[in-house]
Amino acid sequence: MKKRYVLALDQGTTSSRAILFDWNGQIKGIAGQEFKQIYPQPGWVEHDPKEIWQSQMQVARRVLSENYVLPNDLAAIGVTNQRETTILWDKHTGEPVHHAIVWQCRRTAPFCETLREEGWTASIRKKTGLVLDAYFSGTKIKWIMDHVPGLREKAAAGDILFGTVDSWLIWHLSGGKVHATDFSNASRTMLFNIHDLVWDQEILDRLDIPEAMLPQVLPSSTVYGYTDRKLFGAEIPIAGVAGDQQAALFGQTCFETGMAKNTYGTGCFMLMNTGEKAFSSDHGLLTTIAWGLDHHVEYALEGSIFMAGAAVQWLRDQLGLIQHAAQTEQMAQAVEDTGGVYLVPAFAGLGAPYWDMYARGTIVGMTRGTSKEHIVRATLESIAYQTRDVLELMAEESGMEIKSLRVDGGAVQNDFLMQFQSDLLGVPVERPVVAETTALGAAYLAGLATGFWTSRQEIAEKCLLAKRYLPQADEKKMGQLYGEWKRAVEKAKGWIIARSE
Ligand SMILES: Nc1ncnc2c1ncn2[C@@H]1O[C@H](COP(=O)(O)OP(=O)(O)O)[C@@H](O)[C@H]1O
Ligand SMILES: O=P(O)(O)OC[C@H](O)CO
Repeated sequence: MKKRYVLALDQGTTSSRAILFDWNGQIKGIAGQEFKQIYPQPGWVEHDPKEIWQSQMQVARRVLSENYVLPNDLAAIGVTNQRETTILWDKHTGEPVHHAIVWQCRRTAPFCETLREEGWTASIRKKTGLVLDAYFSGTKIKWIMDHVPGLREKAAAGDILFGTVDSWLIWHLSGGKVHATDFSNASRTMLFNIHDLVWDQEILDRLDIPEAMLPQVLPSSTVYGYTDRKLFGAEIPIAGVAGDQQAALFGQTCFETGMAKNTYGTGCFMLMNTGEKAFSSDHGLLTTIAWGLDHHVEYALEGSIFMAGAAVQWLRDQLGLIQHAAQTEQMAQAVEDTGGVYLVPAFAGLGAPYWDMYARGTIVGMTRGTSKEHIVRATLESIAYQTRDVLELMAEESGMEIKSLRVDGGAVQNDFLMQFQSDLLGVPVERPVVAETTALGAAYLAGLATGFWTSRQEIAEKCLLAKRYLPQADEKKMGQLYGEWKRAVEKAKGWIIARSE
């Protein structure tokens, strides 16, 4: 029987989603479900791994039944996931030994400070491509091992398994048969040598993590195993796996070096394909594995911006200047410019390229004539300015010219923002028809492994643009505005120290 669809499981930070794609890469059906965020202490974030699994299964079943699709119609399942989030479970019972520690959780920041003092910063960067930070999985595993009595002994005996969310889902989907992850997810653990493609023994020793608990690392597009017949009544190949930002890069068909995508959600994640070369950055960009495919891995540079759409939420929830995010577009267009106002949304410090945890949100340049429209416009523009900060650094550090930027995420519906972004970068900004690029990337990886699609070229031809924003503004004027933004950032930097001195 000819298979008609690929099912993508998109396990995100706040919701589990399941999306069915047909051969044209078009959405046949979509189901989603939010789940509980657990905040045991300020700065700590946890999820219940069982709820992750159950919500993911529910939406998978729902999308099939609501669209009258039989499991036998599926060519493959692709899995994509919130990255870095850490789960440890008992190999024999499948029971998690602790809640998942989520990527946003800062509980291991003091231990990272200790590692820094011990001089690990440079070797971690060299081996793993990452900055030494609580963001990544390694120190989270150590934290659980340190805090659950008897766990280290059990782990050493091979009774405990670690996985990022992809591994957790694959393990359950396969009925406990497959303990694996893909190269893109492994590269976010801070335990994986991204050049030699092995778990790094020196880092494992320092963190006291037995290698026996780590998943096997496989290509992003290959058959990992088959779903347990009890789940869907059929054995469906689990054939594509990638972290969500890398999956979005794939879904955006950024297959050539120098192609970049930016996801405008709560924050912004910009990734640029650098091909077989792993560029290292001296200014806080991350070097990451984009995917393992066709018998080799390809790399990407990544810039993480902490506040983007979240600043728009702040206008709505804290200031009450708007009722809906979409209103910002009209308000921004109601004024000619920001009237010299700049807003730096450093509410939680600044990420790439500044990495200043002492920076704080700042509004500069206000006069008696400043209106709420100016503030709203300055907020939207700040998203574009931060993106230019990262893009310029990427171009500089890689020596590659970025000819266009593919975009996705909630805020790309804002035409004003996208046009301003194109004006500011001086390159076309491209929004695809299928906005679910993360799920699409996972589906493509799974479909390629099972012959549903035959090549990347075939896939690239399916990528249709809904809109292409071309630079229209005067380059010199945009340069001036950007210069002023840089001055505004200087005002925001180091604020907490400046205040306490
Ligand atoms: N029209 C809009 N203009 C500006 N920002 C928007 C608009 N629509 C949504 N957003 C912002 O996009 C974000 C939601 O995007 P989404 O991709 O769902 O984020 P996430 O996956 O991080 O939850 C919110 O922070 C919201 O403020
Ligand atoms: O689940 P998202 O879309 O918020 O993405 C989270 C990232 O993978 C964290 O690195």
